[in-house]
Amino acid sequence: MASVVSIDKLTKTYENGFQALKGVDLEIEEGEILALLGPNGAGKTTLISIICGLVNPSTGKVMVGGHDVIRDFRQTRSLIGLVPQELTTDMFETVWNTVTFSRGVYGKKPNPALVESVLKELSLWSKKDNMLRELSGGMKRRVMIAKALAHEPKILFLDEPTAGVDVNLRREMWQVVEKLRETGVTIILTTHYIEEAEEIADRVGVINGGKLLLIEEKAALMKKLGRKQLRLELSEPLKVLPESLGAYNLTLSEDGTALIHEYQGEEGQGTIASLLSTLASEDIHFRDLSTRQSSLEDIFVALVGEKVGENA
Ligand SMILES: Nc1ncnc2c1ncn2[C@@H]1O[C@H](COP(=O)(O)OP(=O)(O)OP(=O)(O)O)[C@@H](O)[C@H]1O
Repeated sequence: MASVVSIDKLTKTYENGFQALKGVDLEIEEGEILALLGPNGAGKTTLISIICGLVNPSTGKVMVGGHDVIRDFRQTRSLIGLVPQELTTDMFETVWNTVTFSRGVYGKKPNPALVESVLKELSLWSKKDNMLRELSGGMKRRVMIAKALAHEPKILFLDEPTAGVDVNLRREMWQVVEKLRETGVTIILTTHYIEEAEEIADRVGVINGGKLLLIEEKAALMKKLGRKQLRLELSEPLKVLPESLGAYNLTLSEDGTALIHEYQGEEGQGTIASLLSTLASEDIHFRDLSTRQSSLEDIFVALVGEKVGENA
């Protein structure tokens, strides 16, 4: 698939000497949903701001739709829609005007039919004559998306689209993003919420300390780094792990009532069959068994060495 955004050896050192990006290479593919995951201060907003032409890079190159973001700022900016973290818009303006004016900012001719279709797409049509301050939080967020879509961008950046919103609204936003993807827009979102990346992204990039630690198809990432765990609840507690089980990657729970076997991806299947037959021959019986697969959250914690989430 073709790249719509191409980032080469990008660094950013702010005026106070702080290096927020330390050499980022990234290709963003047309039509994908890419989630950039990282703790506070990782450099996500800096990266987005450079792509959008709002912050100058220190070194490196960023191309959007084949154009350089500095030299061809107007062209690249018109290809991009940005939904910032903060709701930055006039609360006394109507929904209709907010979206219509935004189109004008990009020098695009008025197109009421397009504004109508964007508002309908985002379920805002019935609110078109309301002032923004009269809308619920979820509707205001949707207006920010409509505003960013008014000039028909090919790439949409959503910076923390669901920060601080409740679970229902978060799900609603995910549906909005899914619908937008169907229209062919490439979507890049930054998030603290692993669940969000897990739910809607095609690829996940993990940023920490100004570096892109990895970028991978979500499914491949889960397969590659995901660990599985098999837990056997024993009928009779064991005092120690029998030597005959030494070949398996096993731990005995503290109270001796459960055996826990950890394995990576799909590698464990043969091992499990052999483990179960060894247990039977050792006369060790179990009354229950459960398996657990590590989530993106576990993978992230292992990579970044810290937890992100609601309090991040
Ligand atoms: N204008 C600036 N001058 C100096 N340092 C800055 C400036 N803007 C950001 N930084 C620093 O750069 C680092 C990266 O910030 P950035 O906003 O890109 O992170 P982020 O990953 O988006 O974090 P968050 O999730 O909190 O929004 C932070 O340590 C921040 O304090």
